[in-house]
Amino acid sequence: MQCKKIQLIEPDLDTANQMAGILALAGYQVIHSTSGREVLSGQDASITLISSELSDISMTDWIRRHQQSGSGRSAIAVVNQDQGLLAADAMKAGATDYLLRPFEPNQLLSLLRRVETLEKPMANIVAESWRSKQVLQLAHRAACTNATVLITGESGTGKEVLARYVHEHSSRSKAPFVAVNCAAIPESMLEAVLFGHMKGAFTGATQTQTGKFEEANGGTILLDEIAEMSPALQAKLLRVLQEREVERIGSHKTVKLDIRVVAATNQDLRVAVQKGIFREDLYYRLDVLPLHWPPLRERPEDILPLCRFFVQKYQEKSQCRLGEDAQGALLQYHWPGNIRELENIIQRALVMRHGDVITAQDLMLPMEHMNGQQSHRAMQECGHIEAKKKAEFQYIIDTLRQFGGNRTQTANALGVTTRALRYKLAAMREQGIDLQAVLGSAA
Ligand SMILES: Nc1ncnc2c1ncn2[C@@H]1O[C@H](COP(=O)(O)OP(=O)(O)OP(=O)(O)O)[C@@H](O)[C@H]1O
Repeated sequence: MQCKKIQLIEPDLDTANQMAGILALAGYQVIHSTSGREVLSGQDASITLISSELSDISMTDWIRRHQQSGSGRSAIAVVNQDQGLLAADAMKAGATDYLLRPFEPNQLLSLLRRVETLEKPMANIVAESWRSKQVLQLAHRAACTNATVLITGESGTGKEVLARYVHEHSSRSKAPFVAVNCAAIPESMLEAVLFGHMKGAFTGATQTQTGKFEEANGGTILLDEIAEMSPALQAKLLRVLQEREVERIGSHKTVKLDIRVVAATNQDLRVAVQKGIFREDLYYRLDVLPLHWPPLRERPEDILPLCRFFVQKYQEKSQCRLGEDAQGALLQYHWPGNIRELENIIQRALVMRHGDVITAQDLMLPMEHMNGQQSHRAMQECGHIEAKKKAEFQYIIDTLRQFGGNRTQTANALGVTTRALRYKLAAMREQGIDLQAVLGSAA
């Protein structure tokens, strides 16, 4: 079996020998260096342990330069107990995690094991950028506790994915994970959905129903879009979180809860508290372990791996890939809708493409969210693309007319699936083509 390599940058030889001993016993191959500059380039270990005591370069600078190189490899800052601020700076610079000296051998080894899980490809999470790895590493730490987690981030950044990650890496992973979108459920029903109700408790309560808290007992409950909860319900939720028990509506029997609560929001809850629309005491109950997903535009190293992941996930038979122009456009795009938008764009491109290579044109990225240079180039191409698109749309209309509006026959004649045809028709409608009017009775 091949040994896993660890790069150790530690100027103090005694400390280095001690650490190397622990690592070697655990089966790692240690590549040691006393100089930071020496190993800024050309190292081949996926994880680096870097000491705060370097003399030739500051640890923070080393980490920043290491991350700027785009290698995506993990760096762990090793700092003294009284260097908390330095640890925070190292995290800002891109460290995946930090270790406080002095430490027990098992603290070092369990930290390495956690970081190693990030280095392995995960079944349904893409995390190539150091920012994503850092978020997952913090989530891993949170998973080892029972504390409440508050996940923030713009819409579509992966907050629910992260909540599941916390659950799956916790000791509750075999128990249920229950997600409740507080904004999607009418306010009048949310209380009953969360806490459950007895038969006859209110008009329409024809049956006794367990609530989501009870359903999640033993496991994890995700309260998504928590900022949308009414003040009255916020007060009830606070009581549940304090007492760790619920009462179904219409019942006086309490049910004890053994549950991890994860709350998520795309709002700034501190601002909501200042505005008086979110309870301050509830905010502090929820904000025990905060996790924040940066928007996708701030972790560009994730963009192409995510695209490949979704191409793989959604392509049907052929082996499709992203063309160079498509890759350029994807990297220039601003991603206001984050990963959800990226997923939709790839799904649509797989339908719009003409061959096995997805082109920039197939992506149909909105111009207004392109960065300057790309936008200019794309604008230049626009006239050509528009003409091509118009001709394609006209061909589809003619074929539909030929088959009296029959979608299946039209799709067969065009050599595409009916699903692909449906997407094309939707795209035509989006472009303002009134199919009803164009096709008349054939529509
Ligand atoms: N790191 C990731 N790797 C792969 N897929 C991801 C990742 N993050 C998010 N996704 C996918 O992107 C989509 C949006 O993710 P998710 O629902 O978790 O976002 P969200 O932040 O909770 O959105 P909202 O704020 O709208 O509730 C989902 O289909 C999810 O599977």
